Order: sequence, then C-alpha cells, then structure tokens
Amino acid sequence: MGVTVSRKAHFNAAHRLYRKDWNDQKNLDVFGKCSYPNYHGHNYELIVSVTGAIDEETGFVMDLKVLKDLIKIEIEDYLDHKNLNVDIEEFKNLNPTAENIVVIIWNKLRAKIKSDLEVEVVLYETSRNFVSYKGVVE
Ligand SMILES: Nc1nc2c(c(=O)[nH]1)N=C([C@H](O)[C@H](O)COP(=O)(O)OP(=O)(O)OP(=O)(O)O)CN2
Ligand SMILES: [Zn+2]
Repeated sequence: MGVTVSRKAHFNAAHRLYRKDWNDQKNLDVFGKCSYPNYHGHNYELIVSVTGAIDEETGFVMDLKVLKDLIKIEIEDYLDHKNLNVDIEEFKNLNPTAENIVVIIWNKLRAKIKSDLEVEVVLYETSRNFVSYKGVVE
C-alpha cells in the first residue's frame, strides 16, 4: 500500500521497425510503413509513477524535483532528437518498438530510484497508442 506520485515528460525521436535478419519484403509485410528505410518520427510522451510510503518528515513519497531531474538526465537527454536505431546502443540489435523502449526507460529509472519504491512507466508513441511497464513481478 502506498501513495503514487507521477511526472510527465516527453522526447522526440526517429526510428524504424525492422529486423536485419529478414528481407525488405518480410519487414514490410510485418511492420508496414513503420519499416520504411528512411525512418520516421514520433513525439513520445511518458508518465513516470513512483509508489511508496509517505515519509513522515518530508510528507513526500519522492521529491518530484528529484524525479524531474532524473527523467531529464536519464531519459530526455539520452533519447531526445535521436535516431533510436542509429544513436542508441540498446537498439543496435533490438527493435525500437514502444514495448522495447518502455522497458529500456524503466530499467534506466529503476536503477536510480530507491528500491523500496515501485516504478511504473507509461509511454505514448502516438496520442492513441501507448504501452506501460512496471517491471517483472517477483
Ligand atoms: N505493438 C506495437 N505495434 C506497433 C508499434 C509498436 O511500437 N508496438 N509501432 C508502430 C509504429 O511505429 C507506429 O507507432 C505507428 O504509428 P502510426 O502508424 O502513426 O500509428 P497510427 O496510425 O495508429 O496513428 P494514431 O495517431 O495513433 O492514429 C505500429 N505498430
Ligand atoms: Zn513509429
């Protein structure tokens, strides 16, 4: 049981959905226009939610200024205005789908947030397509 605090953020990035081990026709059949060779862009929006107990002294679950700075450094500075396939190491051999992007984002934030707090990330690829991830349930 806990209280959830959330912070919205955004970044713009280009990508292309395709597998190197498939030919162009199969990539087109599976990924459609998302596999076009010259990439395309999205205005990604994310919501990062942190759940935990309220600290008696501060009244915070987590300082939202700290969360804001963390998202800026770990996610926005890392992904904004990048070509995900070309510029981002994690996607050199991983398709930059919304599912894979949200897991990468979650892993980067999880590593920087106190372990007694739960972290969930919701990632909007378009205003109508979105995915969410809260880690593997142990
Ligand atoms: N399961 C997934 N399916 C799809 C993904 C994905 O990441 N996971 N990605 C894509 C494309 O990259 C892209 O998101 C589709 O964009 P677009 O064609 O613009 O999407 P819509 O036509 O649905 O645009 P709306 O504005 O949301 O109507 C495809 N599938
Ligand atoms: Zn896309």
